[in-house]
Amino acid sequence: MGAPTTTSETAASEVAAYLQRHETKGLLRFITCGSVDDGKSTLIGRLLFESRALFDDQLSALESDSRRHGTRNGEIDYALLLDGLSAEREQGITIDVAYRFFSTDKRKFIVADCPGHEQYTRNMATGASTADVAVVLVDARKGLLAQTRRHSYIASLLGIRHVLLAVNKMDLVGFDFAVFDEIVAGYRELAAQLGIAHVQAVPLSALQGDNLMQRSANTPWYDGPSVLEYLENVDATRGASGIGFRLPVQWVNRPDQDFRGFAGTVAAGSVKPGDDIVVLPSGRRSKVARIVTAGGDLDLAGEGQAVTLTLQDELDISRGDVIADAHKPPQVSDQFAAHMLWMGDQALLPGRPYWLKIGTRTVSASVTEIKHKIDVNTQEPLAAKHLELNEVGYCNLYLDQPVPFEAYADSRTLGGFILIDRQSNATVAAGTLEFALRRAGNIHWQHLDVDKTARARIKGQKPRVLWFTGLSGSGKSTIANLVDKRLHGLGYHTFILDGDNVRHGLNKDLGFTDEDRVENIRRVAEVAKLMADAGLIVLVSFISPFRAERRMARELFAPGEFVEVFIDTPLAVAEERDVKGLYAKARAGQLRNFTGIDSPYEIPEAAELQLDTVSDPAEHLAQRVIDFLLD
Ligand SMILES: Nc1ncnc2c1ncn2[C@@H]1O[C@H](COP(=O)(O)OS(=O)(=O)O)[C@@H](OP(=O)(O)O)[C@H]1O
Ligand SMILES: Nc1ncnc2c1ncn2[C@@H]1O[C@H](COP(=O)(O)OP(=O)(O)O)[C@@H](O)[C@H]1O
Repeated sequence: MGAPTTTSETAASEVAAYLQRHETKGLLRFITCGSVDDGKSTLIGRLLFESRALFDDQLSALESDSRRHGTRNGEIDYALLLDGLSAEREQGITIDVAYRFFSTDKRKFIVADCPGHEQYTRNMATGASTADVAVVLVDARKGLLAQTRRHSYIASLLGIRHVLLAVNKMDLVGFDFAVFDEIVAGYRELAAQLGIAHVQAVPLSALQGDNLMQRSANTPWYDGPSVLEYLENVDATRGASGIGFRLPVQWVNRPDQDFRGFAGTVAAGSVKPGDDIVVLPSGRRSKVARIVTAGGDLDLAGEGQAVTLTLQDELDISRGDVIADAHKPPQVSDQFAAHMLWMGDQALLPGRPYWLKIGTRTVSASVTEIKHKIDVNTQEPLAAKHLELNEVGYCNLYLDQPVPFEAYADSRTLGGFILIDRQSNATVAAGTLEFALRRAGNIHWQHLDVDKTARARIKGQKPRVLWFTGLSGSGKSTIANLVDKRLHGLGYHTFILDGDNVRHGLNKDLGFTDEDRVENIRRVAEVAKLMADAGLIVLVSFISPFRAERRMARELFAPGEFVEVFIDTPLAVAEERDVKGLYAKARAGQLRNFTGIDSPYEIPEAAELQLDTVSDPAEHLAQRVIDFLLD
């Protein structure tokens, strides 16, 4: 175990053999779930310590830390190894995923230490997404807790099929078999519900070391492996998933005219020179010419290997494409049912576009429907209009272009995705694709002979969307009306979509929650698009308070077609005007979610026009819009 003893009497060949073993020995990634109180940090600290993975300087730091902070009378406190940051220590919780490395003669290990605090489900998901085994810690005195269910659920959601149930603190229950047995029976029931196929339960005292490295004499009734034996021997290989060869292209390697290689890591199956392949989503076919690696060409490459393929034909392939077995290709779709764990500080709002990253591909995506959210403590489905931080939802997703994919159960690489906020670039969700929605393939674009250009030409104008945004009472309707009247007078074909009016008909089912506003704007943007397709100049006058939806609206149109007009009126001025008496009501608490009072307005950052209604009269501002349009 640990580093080889490189003393002079160690034969050189033994060292070579050791290094060889070390090079080729397998890697197991696991996560630990449970709280600091359950003894999680002690367990990992001790595993690391006893496998001699610690460097000397870490050790001496540990000893002095133990004297300062330790809770164990100057003895080494293993928990301090993991609760690395002092801020975390002060809170008494571990707040981030800490990755640790250690090795024994048999295996190398990467352990993701996942915090047990209620709020940090997202950290656990981060660790779980790459792990093969979850070590779930339970305090023998407390038994299974809500967090045990939650952690196990998230582990199963992210594809972990092997659980080591560590029933810790057995010393505090007198190594009583009955206590252990009851906890294990309860857990097996839970595991069956969650579809966790393999559970090994170990009666443990992480603190005293019982059944940690070796089996303990204190549990004569237990004949299973110690924690370390289990970790060293568990076969957590996923086995062939049955899907064919898949290579998500990471980059195209084209050093000169003669060489064109497609580099990536084999996500599933294996490949040989001469194999028939198909490139998706384009559907173009060829055969593998060579499998190139830094160490020379290969005759065969399998899952997990990083390679560069060259093909027999010149195909146009770019990053994000998937090269696949032509006889067993993946499905391609743009609509999915998916589970998502929400990690954003702002709630998930259906209809809002996010970036979706799957494999090596990034596309725009939105949630069309949250079917339900799932209580992570009980796995019960609950009705939901949005998802908050740490909530799990089952959703329908719509992508702006079709992507090749696999069900997550078959491939973590081609079935797992993350969502990224388009403003902040923060990762806001981790998700698993379940299946493609059939309707995607059944709806086709109807070709229209008379197109937008033809319709606009006959009207003698260019279609435009003038998008007026601003607070209630800022002056959107007043200015839009003036612009409309003048354009009409000049013979242009126009139409006004006004929030107050559209909300009486098409959108009468919507209120003023964030999610209803997102849907409100999505629908009106689609209507504006139809009107622009009809060749009209459309004036849209909605508060449209969120940048993300204004951007979504903009992206529906050709460059230059969408003109954002920010009616810039300070809240105090709009409130002073209070044309409809709504501000007074909102201030009196009779109207909830009122923009500017208890619902946000996100000021445009790059509007084509910014109109200051304090310094300029409405007529003047309307003329500026006309001048911009007719310029
Ligand atoms: N809670 C709350 N917040 C904001 N506005 C409210 C609210 N309740 C009713 N109203 C009236 O609805 C009009 C705004 O509707 P919009 O469709 O433009 O709003 S949004 O774009 O979906 O935010 C808005 O019209 P304008 O004053 O013309 O902007 C209000 O008259
Ligand atoms: N410069 C200005 N531009 C637009 N409206 C103004 C201006 N100055 C005062 N107002 C008044 O402010 C009010 C704006 O109301 P409205 O146009 O209904 O706003 P919104 O449609 O944004 O809710 C009107 O009563 C209008 O006469």
